[in-house]
Amino acid sequence: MNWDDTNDPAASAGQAGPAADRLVDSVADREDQAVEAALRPKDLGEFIGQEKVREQLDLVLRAARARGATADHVLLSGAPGLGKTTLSMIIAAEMGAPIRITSGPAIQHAGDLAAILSSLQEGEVLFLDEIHRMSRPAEEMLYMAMEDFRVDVIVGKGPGATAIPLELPPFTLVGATTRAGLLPPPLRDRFGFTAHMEFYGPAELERVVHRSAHLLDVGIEPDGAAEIAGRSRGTPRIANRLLRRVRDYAQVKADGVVTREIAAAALAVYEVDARGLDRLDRAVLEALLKLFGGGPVGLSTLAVAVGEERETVEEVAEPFLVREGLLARTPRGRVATPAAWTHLGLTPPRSAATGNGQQDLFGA
Ligand SMILES: Nc1ncnc2c1ncn2[C@@H]1O[C@H](COP(=O)(O)OP(=O)(O)OP(=O)(O)O)[C@@H](O)[C@H]1O
Repeated sequence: MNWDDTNDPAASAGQAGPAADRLVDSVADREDQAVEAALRPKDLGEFIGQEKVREQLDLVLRAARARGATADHVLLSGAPGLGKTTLSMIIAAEMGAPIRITSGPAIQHAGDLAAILSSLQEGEVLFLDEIHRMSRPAEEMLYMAMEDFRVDVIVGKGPGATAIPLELPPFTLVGATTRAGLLPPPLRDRFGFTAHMEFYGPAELERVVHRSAHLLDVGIEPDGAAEIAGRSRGTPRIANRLLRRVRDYAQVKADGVVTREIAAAALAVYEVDARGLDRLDRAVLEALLKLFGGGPVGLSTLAVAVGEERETVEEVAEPFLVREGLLARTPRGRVATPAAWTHLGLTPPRSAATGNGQQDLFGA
């Protein structure tokens, strides 16, 4: 494998900002990067969940191998931490090919891309993370490279500029994006196979936790794995990160074995609750419920109430709360759902069940 260090996708994935230090952030931090290599499944058989994607990809790769051809270009879309990088490495391993890893933000000039493409070996897998963040000129160069395995390198400027055609060896592009909708159709259409990665269910995450515990040599009971899985927000990266914190706690406070009680106590220390909400998520919900009776309330007001920036509430806390069905964004403002009241152990005021834009949510 060849990591283009300056092009480290995780490093460019937005580590700064309010989400950076959250235990439940789905973007990789430095510690994740250091340990993830050891935890990555190495082949499709080891890759947990995503049954449809695995079945389809297996067919694509087997067929290419049988033809002795390079595999079709693959587009993987889905939230951070669901296994896109892992799958790209599996694709390379299954094809017996080397892999080069880079990311869209690192390719700002067409020349950057030309340099990478022209140094690929035949059959090599090029993993392009955050492909939707590539510059337009590089993107246009990629169209031709994907379709004809050829690029035109422009030499000189202005009227004297000439295009020198450069033949490329056949390669497989694996593009990854968290925002498939942002890809221009001509780029999307050039992928032979597109897979959408879903969030993982609790049983799959339990398997991820068991597998990682085994690799990290951590003793774990089935209930302990279930407890961690339930708090992992559908994301293997978060499951692995929570497991590491629970392991620390089990070593310091107990005999090192992860039971349900140990997992729950450890994650209480880190303020990750039974449903995977952390301090920020709960602060937003609590303000919505306790200060504004469940809403509707405007985003700016809610942000002031929790002492955070608007963007932090909107981009960091809300997506998971909405996904969990705890909060709804309505034209009149943010509204708590009945599940939010239940989750925080609060009783909705009578008016919440009947008025102020919450009628639909309470079935009134
Ligand atoms: N299906 C899976 N089975 C087991 N472990 C998994 C699976 N998917 C992901 N993981 C684990 O989760 C971690 C994160 O996965 P990966 O880096 O592939 O995610 P990603 O989608 O590429 O994230 P990003 O978008 O931030 O690059 C890896 O260490 C890997 O061990």
